[in-house]
Amino acid sequence: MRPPTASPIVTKTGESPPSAPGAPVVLSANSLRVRYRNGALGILDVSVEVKVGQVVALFGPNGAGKTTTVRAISGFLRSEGARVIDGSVSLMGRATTNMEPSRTARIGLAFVPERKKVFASLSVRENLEALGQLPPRAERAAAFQRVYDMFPILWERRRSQAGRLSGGQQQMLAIARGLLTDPRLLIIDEMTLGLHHSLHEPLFDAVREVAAQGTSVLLVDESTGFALDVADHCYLLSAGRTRMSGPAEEFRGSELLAAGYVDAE
Ligand SMILES: Nc1ncnc2c1ncn2[C@@H]1O[C@H](COP(=O)(O)OP(=O)(O)OP(=O)(O)O)[C@@H](O)[C@H]1O
Repeated sequence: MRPPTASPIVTKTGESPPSAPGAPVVLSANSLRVRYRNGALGILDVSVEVKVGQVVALFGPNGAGKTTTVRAISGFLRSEGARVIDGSVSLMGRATTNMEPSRTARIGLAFVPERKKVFASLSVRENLEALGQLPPRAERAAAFQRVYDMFPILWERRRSQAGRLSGGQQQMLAIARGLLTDPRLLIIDEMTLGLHHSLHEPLFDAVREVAAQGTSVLLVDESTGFALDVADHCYLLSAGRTRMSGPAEEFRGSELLAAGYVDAE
């Protein structure tokens, strides 16, 4: 494997991703209602759509249902003993409601969870190799090269234990793991939570690059300033429902966002 290059990486199609309005839909989640094992409703009515090449941001106060929504979409609700009890999810036009994560992964979804992002005792390289669905052997070297090109620090630290990386580097590693499978949709929950402010911009830059290469991104992040800069489209959740959705420009002056997501039911 050669060290990272500065050369631009080719998109999946070899062309720029189509602009969003008429672009094909990658994810469609409609009127989702989720119940946890203890009977609590995690979300009551949430709809989210992501098109090819888009970065979509989900905002909302604590407990609004952002994590529940992305778990419902990715299939990781099951590990929390929860299920979608109403509404539907489709990925790349295929019905995936309550589908297990290994199957949503095969359809082209990669999920970077809020917690437990990396194996702390394994090296950076081993973390990448420990992926359940590594690309076929013939494509593996190119896939590793692609993520090392995006995050050169991971190449430099490829023999370091992941647990010894900084929080920002661990987040990069988690994103790199997601990207190894060349997904159609990358979902990142709380990308910058707990990270020093100086790390926010490089991570958002990486998101922008991921989308430019043709992988759509659905992002949950409290760093609304950067998220609005990078996102094409946004959703604001409140008390388990979609309160507002629209292009990022419409959110910039939003009183609801500015008011710190007040739950004004
Ligand atoms: N494992 C669980 N069991 C039961 N209820 C849960 C569970 N996880 C979340 N909930 C409930 O689901 C609702 C939505 O929580 P969720 O974590 O999705 O919100 P969030 O917007 O991601 O908030 P935060 O930013 O605090 O993570 C809350 O009422 C929460 O108490």
